[in-house]
Amino acid sequence: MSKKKKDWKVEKARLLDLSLEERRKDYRGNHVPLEKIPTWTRHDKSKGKEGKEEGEEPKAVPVLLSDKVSLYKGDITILEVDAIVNAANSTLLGGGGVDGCIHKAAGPCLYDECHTLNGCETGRAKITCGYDLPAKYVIHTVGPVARGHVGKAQKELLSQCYQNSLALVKEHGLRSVAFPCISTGIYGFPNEPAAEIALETAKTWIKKNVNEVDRVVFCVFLDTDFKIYKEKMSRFFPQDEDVDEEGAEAPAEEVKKDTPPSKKSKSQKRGSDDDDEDGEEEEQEERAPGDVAMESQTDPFLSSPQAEAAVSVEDTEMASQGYGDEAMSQEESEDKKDAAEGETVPGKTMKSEPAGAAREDEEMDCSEDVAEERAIGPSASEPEASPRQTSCAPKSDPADAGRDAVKGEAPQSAEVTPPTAITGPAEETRTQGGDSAESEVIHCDLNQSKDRTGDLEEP
Ligand SMILES: NC(=O)c1ccc[n+]([C@H]2O[C@H](COP(=O)([O-])OP(=O)(O)OC[C@H]3O[C@@H](n4cnc5c(N)ncnc54)[C@H](O)[C@@H]3O)[C@@H](O)[C@H]2O)c1
Repeated sequence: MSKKKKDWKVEKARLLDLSLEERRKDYRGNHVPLEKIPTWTRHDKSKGKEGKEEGEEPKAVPVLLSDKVSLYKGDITILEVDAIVNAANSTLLGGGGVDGCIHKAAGPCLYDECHTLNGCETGRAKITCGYDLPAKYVIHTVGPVARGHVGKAQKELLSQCYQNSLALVKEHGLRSVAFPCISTGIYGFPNEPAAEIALETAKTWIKKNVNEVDRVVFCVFLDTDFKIYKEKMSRFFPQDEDVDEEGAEAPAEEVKKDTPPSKKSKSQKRGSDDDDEDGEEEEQEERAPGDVAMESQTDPFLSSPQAEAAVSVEDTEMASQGYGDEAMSQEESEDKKDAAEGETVPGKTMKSEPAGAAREDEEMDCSEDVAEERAIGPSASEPEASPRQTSCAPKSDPADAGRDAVKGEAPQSAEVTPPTAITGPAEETRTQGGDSAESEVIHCDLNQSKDRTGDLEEP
């Protein structure tokens, strides 16, 4: 007998009313609690024990910028944070890559809610419930399409993705958020400049909103990004830089953890999806507070309907060639983009379909044998390995395959292995068994992912 389709509004209200413990009973797959994701601060665990004499009052420890951020390598869909950010396309109706994984893990209610949002412009962000995800919310943002080159417009738009996503975190009183590497997949934004923009934008925002957030997690999926972020994190978030209170904006109203976001006044409710008093979904406005709109884009192509169509076509073209399920080396994707330049057929729109629907050209194998999930921190304790590691298996970038592994870096393994604590720059990393796989494939098998969401019990 087919399952009765859930009403996303009813499901959303039910979920947002649950405590964390109650939510955990609902989880379909594994999850990584935030406390298992170490901050970037190089706290030496022993110092904590030695420094405190018997009965001595714990010393006030200055809040360090590096206390507010984490680097995590693995599947964003298993992170138990208040919100994960989705690198979506302008339809918000799902697709491939991280977007496909998030929709598959969240279940069909996510698609249903997204369908009421009337899409999203590049650089903007909109928020929905997380549904079957461990994350309470999903913040959908649309990154710029770099198409092989990065101009001022693309850089500004990518920064806006992070700014507007963080603005929604603040507006909804959320305390933790995880970002994927927005635009660096099919949209072709070069990894290194994208990381610089992500880290710089987040640092600037955190310094101004130090009381508004507890943790920003940079969730990387590919070795390429892992190496880039690991190298840059200490430059942007040095372990000896206090959070400069001067720049901090007035703290938002005190928001208790694990309570549904307070109702916003009409003027405040921008870009969020809270139902208004009578439960009717309010027409979504494009702009969230602090939404820094790109007044004009230097590249007229980017703001033309052809751009969307081209991107849609590109999405489809790439997806049909399985690009979404396999990470390519930077070189390969450059070639692909160049080739696509000639092939794009403006005006042809991407077929939007429920993200839960199987697409012939795309498989998703959120199977058990995935690469280890790895929390990265200077002295990270190993996050608990959950009984069932299911996620979209990251494919190490083929370009990296021949490269020397980062010295001391735990090899990627396709076997299910407990997460490895990857130490920060100064320390060697212990390796967990398993040979580094020549390549791990990012693909999600719909059947597997159905197991993941399981049969939703009727509420
Ligand atoms: N890749 C494809 O073939 C394909 C096809 C259709 C749509 N999309 C999606 O890609 C477009 C956006 O491009 P984009 O470059 O911003 O996104 P993207 O192509 O998803 O890549 C963004 C980053 O996310 C990484 N990633 C992939 N899966 C996960 C995961 N489970 N957890 C954490 N990180 C992950 C991926 O390696 C890359 O670094 C949208 O149309 C969206 O629907 C992708």
